[in-house]
Amino acid sequence: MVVPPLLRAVIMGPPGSGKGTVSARIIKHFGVKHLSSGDLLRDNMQKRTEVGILAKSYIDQGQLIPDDIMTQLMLNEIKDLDRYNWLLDGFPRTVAQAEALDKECHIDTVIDLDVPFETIKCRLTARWIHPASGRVYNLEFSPPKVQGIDDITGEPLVQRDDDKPETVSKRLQAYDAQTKPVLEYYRKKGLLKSFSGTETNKIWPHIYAFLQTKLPDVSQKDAANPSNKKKIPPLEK
Ligand SMILES: Nc1nc2c(ncn2[C@@H]2O[C@H](COP(=O)(O)OP(=O)(O)O)[C@@H](O)[C@H]2O)c(=O)[nH]1
Ligand SMILES: Nc1ncnc2c1ncn2[C@@H]1O[C@H](COP(=O)(O)OP(=O)(O)O)[C@@H](O)[C@H]1O
Repeated sequence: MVVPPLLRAVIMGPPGSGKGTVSARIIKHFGVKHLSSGDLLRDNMQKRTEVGILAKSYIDQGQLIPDDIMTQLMLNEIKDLDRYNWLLDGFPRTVAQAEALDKECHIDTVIDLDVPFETIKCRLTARWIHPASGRVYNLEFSPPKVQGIDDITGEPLVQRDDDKPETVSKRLQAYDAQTKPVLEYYRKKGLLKSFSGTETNKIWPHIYAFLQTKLPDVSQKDAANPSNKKKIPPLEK
Protein backbone atom coordinates (compact mmCIF):
# COMPACT_ATOMS: atom_id res chain seq x y z
CA MET A 1 0.00 0.00 0.00
CA VAL A 2 1.30 3.45 -0.91
CA VAL A 3 1.08 5.80 2.07
CA PRO A 4 0.39 9.39 0.95
CA PRO A 5 2.97 11.93 2.13
CA LEU A 6 2.05 13.89 5.25
CA LEU A 7 0.79 17.43 4.75
CA ARG A 8 2.99 20.25 6.06
CA ALA A 9 0.94 23.44 5.85
CA VAL A 10 1.22 26.98 7.16
CA ILE A 11 -1.60 29.50 7.61
CA MET A 12 -0.65 33.17 7.41
CA GLY A 13 -2.41 36.52 7.51
CA PRO A 14 -2.39 39.71 9.54
CA PRO A 15 -3.47 39.65 13.19
CA GLY A 16 -7.25 39.16 13.28
CA SER A 17 -7.49 37.91 9.70
CA GLY A 18 -9.14 34.71 10.94
CA LYS A 19 -6.21 32.27 11.20
CA GLY A 20 -7.52 30.75 14.43
CA THR A 21 -11.11 30.63 13.15
CA VAL A 22 -10.15 29.00 9.86
CA SER A 23 -7.70 26.64 11.60
CA ALA A 24 -10.52 25.33 13.81
CA ARG A 25 -12.52 24.49 10.66
CA ILE A 26 -9.52 22.85 9.02
CA ILE A 27 -8.96 20.71 12.13
CA LYS A 28 -12.62 19.71 12.18
CA HIS A 29 -12.76 18.71 8.53
CA PHE A 30 -9.29 17.42 7.83
CA GLY A 31 -8.11 16.22 11.25
CA VAL A 32 -4.71 17.87 11.06
CA LYS A 33 -2.64 18.75 14.13
CA HIS A 34 -2.66 22.50 14.72
CA LEU A 35 0.25 24.35 16.26
CA SER A 36 -0.38 28.01 17.05
CA SER A 37 2.62 30.08 18.10
CA GLY A 38 0.35 32.61 19.84
CA ASP A 39 -1.43 29.89 21.88
CA LEU A 40 1.93 28.37 22.78
CA LEU A 41 3.27 31.74 23.95
CA ARG A 42 0.12 32.51 25.94
CA ASP A 43 0.38 29.09 27.60
CA ASN A 44 3.99 29.90 28.55
CA MET A 45 2.95 33.32 29.84
CA GLN A 46 0.18 31.83 31.94
CA LYS A 47 2.58 29.28 33.44
CA ARG A 48 5.19 32.01 33.93
CA THR A 49 7.95 30.03 32.26
CA GLU A 50 11.20 31.79 31.36
CA VAL A 51 10.06 32.06 27.73
CA GLY A 52 6.62 33.25 28.84
CA ILE A 53 7.99 36.06 31.01
CA LEU A 54 10.28 37.21 28.22
CA ALA A 55 7.54 36.91 25.58
CA LYS A 56 5.13 39.07 27.57
CA SER A 57 7.39 42.11 27.35
CA TYR A 58 7.38 41.89 23.54
CA ILE A 59 3.72 40.95 23.10
CA ASP A 60 2.53 43.82 25.33
CA GLN A 61 4.44 46.20 23.04
CA GLY A 62 2.94 44.69 19.89
CA GLN A 63 6.40 43.47 18.85
CA LEU A 64 7.55 40.10 17.60
CA ILE A 65 9.52 37.73 19.86
CA PRO A 66 13.19 37.44 18.77
CA ASP A 67 13.70 34.86 16.02
CA ASP A 68 16.08 32.56 17.89
CA ILE A 69 13.71 32.11 20.85
CA MET A 70 10.64 31.65 18.66
CA THR A 71 12.33 29.25 16.27
CA GLN A 72 13.68 27.06 19.04
CA LEU A 73 10.30 26.96 20.76
CA MET A 74 8.38 26.02 17.60
CA LEU A 75 10.87 23.56 16.11
CA ASN A 76 10.89 21.74 19.42
CA GLU A 77 7.09 21.30 19.24
CA ILE A 78 7.12 20.38 15.55
CA LYS A 79 9.51 17.47 16.30
CA ASP A 80 6.74 15.76 18.28
CA LEU A 81 4.31 15.95 15.34
CA ASP A 82 6.38 14.13 12.73
CA ARG A 83 3.83 11.29 12.31
CA TYR A 84 0.90 13.63 11.63
CA ASN A 85 -0.43 16.05 9.03
CA TRP A 86 0.10 19.47 10.54
CA LEU A 87 -0.81 23.13 10.18
CA LEU A 88 1.35 25.91 11.63
CA ASP A 89 -0.50 29.08 12.64
CA GLY A 90 1.48 32.25 13.40
CA PHE A 91 4.86 30.75 12.52
CA PRO A 92 6.96 31.61 10.53
CA ARG A 93 6.45 35.38 10.85
CA THR A 94 9.87 36.51 9.58
CA VAL A 95 12.05 35.38 6.70
CA ALA A 96 14.69 34.16 9.19
CA GLN A 97 12.04 31.91 10.80
CA ALA A 98 10.92 30.62 7.39
CA GLU A 99 14.52 29.76 6.49
CA ALA A 100 15.04 27.97 9.81
CA LEU A 101 11.82 25.99 9.24
CA ASP A 102 12.93 25.05 5.72
CA LYS A 103 16.09 23.50 7.14
CA GLU A 104 13.98 21.14 9.28
CA CYS A 105 11.14 20.19 6.94
CA HIS A 106 9.62 20.58 3.52
CA ILE A 107 6.54 22.84 3.52
CA ASP A 108 3.85 21.80 1.00
CA THR A 109 1.50 24.75 1.04
CA VAL A 110 0.99 28.18 2.61
CA ILE A 111 -2.58 29.47 3.03
CA ASP A 112 -2.62 33.27 3.13
CA LEU A 113 -5.70 35.08 4.49
CA ASP A 114 -5.62 38.38 2.65
CA VAL A 115 -7.99 40.51 4.73
CA PRO A 116 -7.78 44.33 4.68
CA PHE A 117 -6.48 46.09 7.79
CA GLU A 118 -9.65 48.24 8.16
CA THR A 119 -11.74 45.06 8.52
CA ILE A 120 -9.43 43.67 11.15
CA LYS A 121 -9.25 46.57 13.57
CA CYS A 122 -12.87 46.37 14.74
CA ARG A 123 -12.81 42.57 14.86
CA LEU A 124 -10.06 42.48 17.45
CA THR A 125 -11.71 44.73 20.00
CA ALA A 126 -14.67 42.30 19.98
CA ARG A 127 -12.46 39.17 20.30
CA TRP A 128 -12.74 36.99 23.41
CA ILE A 129 -10.75 33.81 23.92
CA HIS A 130 -10.70 30.71 26.10
CA PRO A 131 -6.99 30.68 26.97
CA ALA A 132 -6.68 26.99 27.88
CA SER A 133 -7.97 25.71 24.51
CA GLY A 134 -7.29 28.69 22.24
CA ARG A 135 -10.99 28.75 21.28
CA VAL A 136 -11.87 32.13 19.87
CA TYR A 137 -15.14 34.05 19.95
CA ASN A 138 -16.36 37.40 18.67
CA LEU A 139 -19.21 39.37 20.19
CA GLU A 140 -20.76 39.93 16.76
CA PHE A 141 -19.47 37.17 14.47
CA SER A 142 -19.38 34.11 16.72
CA PRO A 143 -20.65 34.92 20.23
CA PRO A 144 -20.49 32.31 22.99
CA LYS A 145 -23.82 30.78 24.01
CA VAL A 146 -23.54 32.55 27.38
CA GLN A 147 -21.78 35.90 27.41
CA GLY A 148 -18.25 35.68 28.85
CA ILE A 149 -18.33 31.85 29.16
CA ASP A 150 -16.62 29.16 27.04
CA ASP A 151 -19.23 26.94 25.30
CA ILE A 152 -17.40 23.68 25.99
CA THR A 153 -15.87 23.98 29.48
CA GLY A 154 -18.05 26.67 31.09
CA GLU A 155 -14.87 28.51 32.07
CA PRO A 156 -14.56 32.31 31.81
CA LEU A 157 -13.44 33.96 28.58
CA VAL A 158 -10.84 36.74 28.56
CA GLN A 159 -9.84 39.57 26.24
CA ARG A 160 -6.22 39.59 25.11
CA ASP A 161 -4.15 42.50 26.48
CA ASP A 162 -2.60 42.94 23.04
CA ASP A 163 -6.02 43.50 21.41
CA LYS A 164 -6.07 47.10 22.70
CA PRO A 165 -6.35 49.49 19.71
CA GLU A 166 -2.88 51.03 20.17
CA THR A 167 -1.19 47.60 20.39
CA VAL A 168 -3.17 46.36 17.37
CA SER A 169 -1.73 49.25 15.31
CA LYS A 170 1.81 48.24 16.29
CA ARG A 171 1.11 44.59 15.46
CA LEU A 172 -0.17 45.59 12.02
CA GLN A 173 3.00 47.65 11.46
CA ALA A 174 5.13 44.65 12.50
CA TYR A 175 3.13 42.53 10.05
CA ASP A 176 3.83 44.94 7.19
CA ALA A 177 7.53 45.25 7.94
CA GLN A 178 8.46 41.72 9.03
CA THR A 179 5.80 39.24 7.92
CA LYS A 180 4.82 40.46 4.45
CA PRO A 181 8.30 39.53 3.16
CA VAL A 182 7.53 35.94 4.22
CA LEU A 183 4.60 35.92 1.79
CA GLU A 184 7.01 36.92 -0.97
CA TYR A 185 9.45 34.21 0.17
CA TYR A 186 6.79 31.52 -0.23
CA ARG A 187 5.37 33.08 -3.40
CA LYS A 188 8.77 32.70 -5.06
CA LYS A 189 8.82 29.05 -4.07
CA GLY A 190 5.37 28.59 -5.66
CA LEU A 191 3.81 27.60 -2.33
CA LEU A 192 1.60 30.60 -1.60
CA LYS A 193 -2.15 30.25 -1.96
CA SER A 194 -3.87 33.57 -1.17
CA PHE A 195 -7.54 33.93 -0.28
CA SER A 196 -8.83 37.52 -0.34
CA GLY A 197 -11.98 38.83 1.33
CA THR A 198 -13.55 40.48 4.32
CA GLU A 199 -15.66 37.59 5.65
CA THR A 200 -14.41 34.24 6.86
CA ASN A 201 -17.62 32.50 5.83
CA LYS A 202 -17.07 33.57 2.21
CA ILE A 203 -13.37 32.70 2.18
CA TRP A 204 -13.79 29.33 3.89
CA PRO A 205 -15.48 27.38 1.02
CA HIS A 206 -12.48 28.22 -1.19
CA ILE A 207 -10.00 27.02 1.41
CA TYR A 208 -12.08 23.91 1.95
CA ALA A 209 -12.15 23.15 -1.79
CA PHE A 210 -8.39 23.72 -2.02
CA LEU A 211 -7.59 21.42 0.90
CA GLN A 212 -9.91 18.73 -0.42
CA THR A 213 -7.44 18.32 -3.27
CA LYS A 214 -4.84 17.34 -0.68
CA LEU A 215 -6.67 15.57 2.16
CA PRO A 216 -9.94 13.66 2.66
CA ASP A 217 -12.70 15.25 4.76
CA VAL A 218 -12.80 13.23 7.97
CA SER A 219 -15.78 15.02 9.53
CA GLN A 220 -18.68 12.55 9.54
CA LYS A 221 -21.47 15.01 8.99
CA ASP A 222 -20.01 16.89 6.09
CA ALA A 223 -18.51 13.89 4.36
CA ALA A 224 -22.07 12.61 3.94
CA ASN A 225 -23.57 15.98 3.13
CA PRO A 226 -24.09 16.56 -0.59
CA SER A 227 -24.65 20.30 0.03
CA ASN A 228 -20.85 20.46 0.17
CA LYS A 229 -20.88 20.30 -3.56
CA LYS A 230 -22.83 23.53 -3.93
CA LYS A 231 -21.33 26.22 -6.13
CA ILE A 232 -18.71 28.36 -4.43
CA PRO A 233 -19.20 32.10 -5.01
CA PRO A 234 -16.11 33.92 -6.33
CA LEU A 235 -13.78 35.65 -3.85
CA GLU A 236 -13.71 39.44 -3.46
CA LYS A 237 -10.99 41.15 -5.49
N1 LIG B 1 -17.04 40.16 12.09
C1 LIG B 1 -16.29 39.10 11.80
N2 LIG B 1 -15.46 38.61 12.72
C2 LIG B 1 -14.70 37.52 12.39
C3 LIG B 1 -14.75 36.92 11.10
N3 LIG B 1 -13.87 35.88 11.07
C4 LIG B 1 -13.30 35.84 12.30
N4 LIG B 1 -13.80 36.82 13.10
C5 LIG B 1 -13.48 37.18 14.48
O1 LIG B 1 -12.34 38.05 14.39
C6 LIG B 1 -11.47 37.82 15.49
C7 LIG B 1 -10.10 37.44 14.93
O2 LIG B 1 -10.17 36.15 14.36
P1 LIG B 1 -9.04 35.04 14.70
O3 LIG B 1 -9.47 33.76 14.07
O4 LIG B 1 -8.77 35.06 16.17
O5 LIG B 1 -7.82 35.70 13.87
P2 LIG B 1 -6.24 35.49 13.95
O6 LIG B 1 -5.74 36.59 14.85
O7 LIG B 1 -5.77 35.64 12.54
O8 LIG B 1 -6.00 34.11 14.51
C8 LIG B 1 -12.11 36.75 16.36
O9 LIG B 1 -12.86 37.39 17.38
C9 LIG B 1 -13.05 36.02 15.37
O10 LIG B 1 -14.16 35.42 16.02
C10 LIG B 1 -15.66 37.47 10.13
O11 LIG B 1 -15.78 37.01 8.99
N5 LIG B 1 -16.39 38.56 10.54
N1 LIG C 1 6.30 33.47 14.92
C1 LIG C 1 6.34 34.48 15.81
N2 LIG C 1 7.45 35.27 15.89
C2 LIG C 1 7.52 36.29 16.75
N3 LIG C 1 6.53 36.63 17.59
C3 LIG C 1 5.41 35.87 17.57
C4 LIG C 1 5.26 34.76 16.67
N4 LIG C 1 4.04 34.22 16.87
C5 LIG C 1 3.43 34.95 17.82
N5 LIG C 1 4.25 35.95 18.24
C6 LIG C 1 3.94 36.97 19.27
O1 LIG C 1 2.69 36.67 19.88
C7 LIG C 1 1.71 37.66 19.60
C8 LIG C 1 0.36 37.02 19.42
O2 LIG C 1 0.43 36.12 18.34
P1 LIG C 1 -0.89 35.50 17.70
O3 LIG C 1 -1.76 34.93 18.77
O4 LIG C 1 -0.48 34.60 16.59
O5 LIG C 1 -1.59 36.81 17.13
P2 LIG C 1 -2.70 36.91 16.01
O6 LIG C 1 -3.39 35.57 15.95
O7 LIG C 1 -3.63 37.96 16.50
O8 LIG C 1 -1.99 37.25 14.76
C9 LIG C 1 2.26 38.40 18.36
O9 LIG C 1 1.76 39.72 18.26
C10 LIG C 1 3.76 38.36 18.64
O10 LIG C 1 4.15 39.32 19.61
